[in-house]
Amino acid sequence: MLLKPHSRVQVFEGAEDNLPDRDALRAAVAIRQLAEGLTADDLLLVLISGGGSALLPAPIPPVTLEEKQTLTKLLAARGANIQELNTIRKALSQLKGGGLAQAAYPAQVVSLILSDVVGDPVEVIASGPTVASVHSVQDCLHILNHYGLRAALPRSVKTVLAQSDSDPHGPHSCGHVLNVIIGSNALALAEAQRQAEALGYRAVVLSAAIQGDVKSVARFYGLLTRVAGAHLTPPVTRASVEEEAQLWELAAELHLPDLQLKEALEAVVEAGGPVCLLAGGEPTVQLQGSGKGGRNQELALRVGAELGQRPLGPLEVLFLSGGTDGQDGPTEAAGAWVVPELASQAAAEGLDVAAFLSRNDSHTFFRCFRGGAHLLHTGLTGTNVMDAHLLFLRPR
Ligand SMILES: Nc1ncnc2c1ncn2[C@@H]1O[C@H](COP(=O)(O)OP(=O)(O)OP(=O)(O)O)[C@@H](O)[C@H]1O
Ligand SMILES: O=C(O)[C@H](O)CO
Repeated sequence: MLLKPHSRVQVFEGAEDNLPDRDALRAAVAIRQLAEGLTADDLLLVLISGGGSALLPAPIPPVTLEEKQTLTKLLAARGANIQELNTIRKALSQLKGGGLAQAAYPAQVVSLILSDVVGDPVEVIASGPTVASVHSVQDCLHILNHYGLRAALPRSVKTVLAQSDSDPHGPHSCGHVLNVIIGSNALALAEAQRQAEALGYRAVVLSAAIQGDVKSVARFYGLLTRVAGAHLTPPVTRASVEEEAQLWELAAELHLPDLQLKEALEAVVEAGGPVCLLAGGEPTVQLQGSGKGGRNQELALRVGAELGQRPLGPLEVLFLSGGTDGQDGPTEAAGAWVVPELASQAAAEGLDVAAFLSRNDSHTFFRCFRGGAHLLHTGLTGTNVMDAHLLFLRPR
């Protein structure tokens, strides 16, 4: 960042690889001191984004940074979700779970928040530095038990957990705070919808809360394409009626609270022409192989494989999945796009889609396939509101 000489703005960098480190700790100490020095005449403006948990580590003594790092890594490696992970982080932190807001009291606090968590829960994003924690020690012990970590807890962690029941950051302490979500997956999708409409598509947002295993999510988009395609290019066959039943069943299994499936299918019928269905969120990949890839490239490749299984009728289809931060997993691409012909075209190039998928090697696949033409390269966008999934359909 370019700062003017003698600027009063101080920039701290830290938390490389999204893990709390000494640099982040130094920043957290400086932020705490700044907040503690404020008076009732001050306004503290807090800008919060995903990654904030690792950027603002202030373990409650005697817990050390290393102990917190180890516990966080262990929980993540054992499959704890972000809600569980951040419940533990909050219990062990001076600044998370409303701690920063409490330190700033009696100053007024306004938090402007970019959401990288499905459903935009302000208490979970970056572990809610300005949102009072409502979790109890029992919740923490339950999580630690569930992941088999309770027995191995360092003494310091046990001490802090034992203290925290009698000394919560307390909801009463956040009346001087305004938390506002200013960026989210739903907002990104709304803008993408406007852009698609400007390009002549009938665009409908299906959901901003896509979660679940990437295989199920890919199957969902495969079925959605067939069902929407049948509505777009009638007649609707008995097979597509069955597929529609399967689609509804799968949607129920995926628990997508905001899903607008009925509305989307009605819009497709009405449109009769080019349609763009938009959704977003964050599917999960259970890594089995040692390949190179990311959630979005894996989802696109799986959807491509689904679409190629049976002919789709007189329909042009394109599915795209991209990370809004411009980086999909540890790759330089943001995501990828596919068409139903993908598997057969890949086979002609000697590439076996199933083999790449079994190794979680989607990035290698897309780098080879058509010389990388299906990779989505946006460069880092500087923000992260999870992933966007776009399905384009057009009658031939
Ligand atoms: N080979 C792979 N194939 C598919 N997905 C992968 C692969 N390697 C890592 N991932 C996925 O990439 C993600 C890790 O990358 P990253 O560090 O960008 O994650 P993140 O911080 O959760 O993502 P984001 O910053 O986009 O929210 C995880 O979701 C992980 O499952
Ligand atoms: O920092 C965090 O806790 C995650 O990115 C979720 O917001």
